[in-house]
Amino acid sequence: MHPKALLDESASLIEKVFKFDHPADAVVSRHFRENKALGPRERATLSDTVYAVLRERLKFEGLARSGSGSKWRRLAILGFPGDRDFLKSALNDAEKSWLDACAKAGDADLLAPHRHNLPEWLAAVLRDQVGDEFDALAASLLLPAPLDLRVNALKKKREAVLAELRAAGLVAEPTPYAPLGIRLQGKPSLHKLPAFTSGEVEVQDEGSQLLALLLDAKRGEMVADFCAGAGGKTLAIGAAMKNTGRLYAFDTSAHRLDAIKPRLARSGLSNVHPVAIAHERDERIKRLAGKIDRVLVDAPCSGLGTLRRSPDLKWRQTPDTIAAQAELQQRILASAARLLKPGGRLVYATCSLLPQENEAVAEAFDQAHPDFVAQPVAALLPGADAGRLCQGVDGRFLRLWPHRHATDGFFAAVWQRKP
Ligand SMILES: C[S@@+](CC[C@H](N)C(=O)[O-])C[C@H]1O[C@@H](n2cnc3c(N)ncnc32)[C@H](O)[C@@H]1O
Repeated sequence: MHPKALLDESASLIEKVFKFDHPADAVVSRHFRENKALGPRERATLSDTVYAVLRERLKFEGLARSGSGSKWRRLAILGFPGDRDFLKSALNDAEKSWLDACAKAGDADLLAPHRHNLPEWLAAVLRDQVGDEFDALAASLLLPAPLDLRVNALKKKREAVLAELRAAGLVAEPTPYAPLGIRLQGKPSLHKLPAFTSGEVEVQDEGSQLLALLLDAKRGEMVADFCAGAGGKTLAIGAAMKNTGRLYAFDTSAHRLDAIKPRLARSGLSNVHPVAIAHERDERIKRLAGKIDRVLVDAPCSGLGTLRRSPDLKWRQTPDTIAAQAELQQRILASAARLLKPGGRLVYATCSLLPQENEAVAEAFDQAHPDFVAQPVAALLPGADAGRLCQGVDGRFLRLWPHRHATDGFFAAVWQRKP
C-alpha cells in the first residue's frame, strides 16, 4: 500500500477506536475483517500506530495542537512506527517541518500529564500508592509487555523446553518468580512452533502464573475456577492437579469458555469441566455449595494492571465504572465462597492496580465472613523472594507492579474456610 494511503487508513482507524464504545482490539480486528486486502505488514503498521496513540494520547494531543490537517491525521503521523523516510514520503512540506519540530521536544519540555499519559483521576490513585515510584510506574505502563510462556509440566520440564526453544533460534530465559515460566525476547510468532502446537507451552504472563500457583490445587481434589474466561489459569490449575480430580471452569460468557476447548486439546487435560452460568448465584453453583476444596475467583475488573497490553482501558474506565466493578466483585466473591468445604482455600485475584478493586474488596469480605481466615500470601508462595511480591501486614496480599516485577499489575488475597 502507498504510504499516503496507509497514513489515511491509520487516521480513520484511530478515529474509530477513539469513540471508545468498544475495546480497541475488537475495533481493530473488525477493521481487518472488513478490509481483507490488507497484508500482514500493513496490519502491523495500522495496529502499532493505533496502540502508540492510545499509549501516549496526552502527549500526542498536546503536540497535535500545532500542525495542520485533521486531528486524527496528526495523531497518526505522531504514532506511525518505523522508517521516518517512509512516513515523510506521505507528508506535505508543512507536515514534515511540524514533525521535525515535534521530534525536537524533549521529555523535559513536557508537562507532567504529557509524560505519564494517564487520566488525572488514575494518576492520583497511583501516586497515592507508590509515591516516589510514580514516574517509574508510569513509564513502565507505556512499554510493551514481554512475551511469557508457562511450561505444561504434564508434558515437559522447564529446562527441556528452554533448550528446545533456544535450538529453534529463540532467545528464552526462565522467569524470575514463577517456577514454570519462560520469558521470550521480542514477539516471535508461536503458532507453528512445535512446543506450542504440542501443548508443551501456553502463553501466560508471569503474574498470572503466580495467581494460579496460589491456589495450590492438588491431585484428586474438587476445584473451581469461578471466572475462567478463556481458561488461562484453568490450564495451569488442571496441570497442577496432574490431570486428576475435577476442575470446574465457570464463566458467564459461554463465548469465552468456548475458547478453552482448543487449548484443552493441546494441553492433554481431561479433568476440566467448562460450565456456562447465567450469573454468580446460578442454581448450578448452589448445588455444589460446601463441596469444593479450592476456589479461584479471577474477578472481572478494570484491567488497569494490563495497560501495557490494553492501553485503551485507561481512557475507557472512570471512577464510576470502578465503583460498579467493585460491587460486582464483592457479589461474585461472596457467592463463590459458598462453594468451599470447611478447611478449603479461597483465592481472590484481579489484574487491577486500584485499592478499590483489591484491598477494599478483600477487607469487606473479611468483615462479612468471620468463618474465613486470611492467609498471608508471602507464606504461600515458593522462593526466598516471595516477600518482595507482597504488601500489607505479614505480606497479606500479592501485589505485582510492572515497574517492580516486570509483570502485569496483579492482586491476590487468600483465605481458608474455618475447618
Ligand atoms: C479476568 S477475566 C478471567 C480471565 C481468566 N481467568 C484467564 O486466566 O484467562 C474475568 C471473567 O469473569 C467473567 N465474569 C463476569 N461476570 C461474572 C460472574 N458474575 N460470574 C462469573 N464470571 C463472571 C467474565 O466473563 C470474564 O471472563
